[in-house]
Amino acid sequence: MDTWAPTDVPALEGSGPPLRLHDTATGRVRPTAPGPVATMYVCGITPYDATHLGHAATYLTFDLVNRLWRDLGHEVHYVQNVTDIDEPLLERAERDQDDWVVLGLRETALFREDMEALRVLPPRQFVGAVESIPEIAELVEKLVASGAAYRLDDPEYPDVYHDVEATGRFGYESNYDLDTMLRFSAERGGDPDRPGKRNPLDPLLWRMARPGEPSWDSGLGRGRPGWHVECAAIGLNRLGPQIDLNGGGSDLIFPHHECGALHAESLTGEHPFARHYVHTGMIGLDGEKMSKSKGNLVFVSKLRNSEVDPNVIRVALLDGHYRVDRSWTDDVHARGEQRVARWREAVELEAGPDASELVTKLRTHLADDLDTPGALAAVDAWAEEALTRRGTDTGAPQLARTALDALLGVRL
Ligand SMILES: Nc1ncnc2c1ncn2[C@@H]1O[C@H](COS(=O)(=O)NC(=O)[C@@H](N)CS)[C@@H](O)[C@H]1O
Ligand SMILES: [Zn+2]
Repeated sequence: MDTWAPTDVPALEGSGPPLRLHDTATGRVRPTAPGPVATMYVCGITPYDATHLGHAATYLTFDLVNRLWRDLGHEVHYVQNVTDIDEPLLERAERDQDDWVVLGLRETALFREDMEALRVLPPRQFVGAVESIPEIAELVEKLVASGAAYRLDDPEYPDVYHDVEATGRFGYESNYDLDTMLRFSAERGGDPDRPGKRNPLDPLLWRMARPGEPSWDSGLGRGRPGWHVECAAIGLNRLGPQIDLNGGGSDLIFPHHECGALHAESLTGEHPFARHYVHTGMIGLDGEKMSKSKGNLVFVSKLRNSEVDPNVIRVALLDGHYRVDRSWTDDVHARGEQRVARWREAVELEAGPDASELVTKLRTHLADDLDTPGALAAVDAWAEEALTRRGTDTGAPQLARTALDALLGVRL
């Protein structure tokens, strides 16, 4: 499916320190070390209730990674999926008497619009699960042939599962204990209690057709893919057996990215699938996690329709550190408004204090595990100085404007 429209990134002189990011698998902030082409797979939306501020915060985080790698001279091969077939989507379509395909298309179109408005750089490939079913089925057939996957001996629905023992490393990505894994598996789409599985945590690879459910023909028989294998197939087939970054919100740590790594590494024998597993904290509303089930969603499109400047949404969401669970509140929103107004005033001056120091600070803070609070404070300081003590450098306002755009995606 089509990706969204690109936005230009202005060139910025010089370059900063290597980007260091927290990696869930090792539990450490470590330097990323991509080759000339950095490879990044960030999980996309399940297209309903798009685009809420939780989605936006997560995609803005990986947009900063994209911008920083480019600032360091790398090309970025960015791939993102759309889970346009899955239980939650079918349930929502059922609830709203909607056609699940139409719902998916409508919400994906709104998501693209919101990403463009927020000036998130588009992935090179934006790939739906449905259009990928042939390649997903092919991957599952290979896993069955290798013995890593097995059919349940359930005569009615002989679904295909992946044996979590296949790589001997299951659990290295999340480092969760068994109880936590079982709880999250049950809460997030898994079926740990299904009788006949070798291990309760074995993830579903292929669900045989059920009456009333969409299904597709394949060498495995008529059915549809499991959730995790969609991302493994889409990522592997476009980015290769080892990638620089696999990203998403912290609710994807387990089972989603753990099982994705199992599928990929079972198939390729290469470990780790991703050199960095990067996860964002959850955005809440006034202290409650913002989630579809809670229905306490704030939508990017609603804010945009009430004339909120997308720069304000970006700055407000970047005010907290990406790994911290935090809330969208009226204060956070107001702070974003004030900041953008102040910064705009400063970059519109004829002259200001030298901004090369600001560029260095922005690069240094952002390279330090995306320390956006530090980065935004550095901009505040420069803007204050420009607006109070003025300055004589006539190139400074433009340099500041260019740095804000290239590194933070804020275009004033
Ligand atoms: N409240 C939230 N705060 C931050 N990120 C969130 C929040 N809710 C969802 N996300 C993130 O937004 C992305 C899309 O979420 S989603 O629409 O539920 N879709 C999925 O998780 C799957 N389609 C991934 S393959 C995921 O990375 C998820 O972790
Ligand atoms: Zn995914």
